[in-house]
Amino acid sequence: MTGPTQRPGRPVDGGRREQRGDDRRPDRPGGGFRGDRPARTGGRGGRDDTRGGRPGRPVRPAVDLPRYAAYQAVAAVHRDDAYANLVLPVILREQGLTGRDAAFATELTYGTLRQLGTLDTILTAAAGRDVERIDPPVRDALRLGAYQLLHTRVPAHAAVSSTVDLVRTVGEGATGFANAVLREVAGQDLDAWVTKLAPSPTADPIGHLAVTYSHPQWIVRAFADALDGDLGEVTRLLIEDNERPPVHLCARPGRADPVELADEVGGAPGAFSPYAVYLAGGAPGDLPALADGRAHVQDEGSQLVANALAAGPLDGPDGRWLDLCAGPGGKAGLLGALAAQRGARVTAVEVSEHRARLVEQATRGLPVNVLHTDGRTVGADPKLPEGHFDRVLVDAPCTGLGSLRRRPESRWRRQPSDLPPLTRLQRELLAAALRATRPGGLVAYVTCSPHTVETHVTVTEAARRAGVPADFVDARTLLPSGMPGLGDGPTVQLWPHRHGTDAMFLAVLRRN
Ligand SMILES: C[S@@+](CC[C@H](N)C(=O)[O-])C[C@H]1O[C@@H](n2cnc3c(N)ncnc32)[C@H](O)[C@@H]1O
Repeated sequence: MTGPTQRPGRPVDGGRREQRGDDRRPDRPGGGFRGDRPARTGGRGGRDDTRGGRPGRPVRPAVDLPRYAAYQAVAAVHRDDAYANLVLPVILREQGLTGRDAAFATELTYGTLRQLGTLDTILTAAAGRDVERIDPPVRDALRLGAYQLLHTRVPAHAAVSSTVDLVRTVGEGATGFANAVLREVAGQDLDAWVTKLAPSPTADPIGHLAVTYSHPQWIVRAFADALDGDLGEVTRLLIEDNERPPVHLCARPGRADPVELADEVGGAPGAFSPYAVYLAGGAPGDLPALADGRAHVQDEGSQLVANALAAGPLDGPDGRWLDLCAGPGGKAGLLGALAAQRGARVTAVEVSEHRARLVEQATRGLPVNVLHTDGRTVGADPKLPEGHFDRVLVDAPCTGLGSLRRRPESRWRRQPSDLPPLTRLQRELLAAALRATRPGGLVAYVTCSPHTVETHVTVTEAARRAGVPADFVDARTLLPSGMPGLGDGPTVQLWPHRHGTDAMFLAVLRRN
């Protein structure tokens, strides 16, 4: 294939911007833009970014601010291993972007990061060289440009010219190349590109889904494994992963009524969790219910698995609850509210100091003691005696493959090599949880991943090796009756495409 360096073509803006010869690099993105701000332009249409220069004077290249903010965020993710959900709000604030401009920057950032695999496949074909061989700033600008061309209603000429403006700012001397690559990308729509570049669905179904729905192959394979090879379901899941996730609130039991809270925030009561409220659109912002501790933001699936632990029938005492992996405190918040209603007390363990502090904030006013320690010290730490607790939650650290909707970059950052150390830790934490539980008490093992190595394999292995006798409780009986798609038990796997929740896994064990 001929690359655009050999075949530059006519720039879509007639070369006007090419002739300015005013390449300028701003401060490194993420290091702020103070003192060297790009000319302020907003909006997403094809407006003339060069206006503002007086007739007869050299025209200063302008960078469209929402697109530049998205570029900064995407570049920080790739260059600094930043998290988009943390870095983008800082950039938006720094650039003073609000309202539609902030929404556009967010859509570009999250969309580009989610679609990265497919965009890179297309850019490789359009550039005639592997994207890995393109200068990183230019590569990220091209990804943003290709996303606009293939996934948004931004007119092609505006997507191309604004990206060329961006490249002029971030990647000296590459404007002709960028222009030619994007013209090539714009020559076909997304479906045509995917039809051309994805492997055949019959010869290589996993490779086909990976390119079509922008996921790494090993993750598609893991999903197929967990869904018994049903590729129709896998497809629905991959599509969900590429959508903007809904925001759910948890109306804390005893503090808020979900129907009243739904009215208050203009949302709707959840379909499954008795505490869930679906927020209509956007971010929760500064809702009074969050500020005064009546509710917290929490995926409905997380509410269901925490509630399942509290719902399990128990003979004997029921006042000592343990959350062995508590940070940042979502499930501890719900368990604490339930414990308050039932005269119980929660010990919340978290190994990271920062996250232990977040648990303290999340559970203020609730009967929760936060312990900053390693959950595996059960039996060695006098505050974590063996055979002491009635209900124990292990919400284990995991790959997070069940919440890819929420962390757009994580599917590309996670590697299969993450699994062995994580599963070892999961087994050790679950074994510690079993030791911490009194005979007759309950343990809920939870992951936000459907990967069978982190779910079934971990539970079976930990139960076998712990040396603590325990039996499975059918977790389906601890979820709302009539909830569809829960499988054959005794464990439960929730799914975004079936339940609208994150893909939470739940196993419940009773210690003998
Ligand atoms: C999946 S998150 C828990 C989420 C939390 N339950 C919630 O609902 O907000 C796992 C947590 O376990 C913590 N962790 C990791 N290793 C640990 C250990 N050995 N002991 C205790 N906590 C640990 C991590 O720092 C992380 O905060």
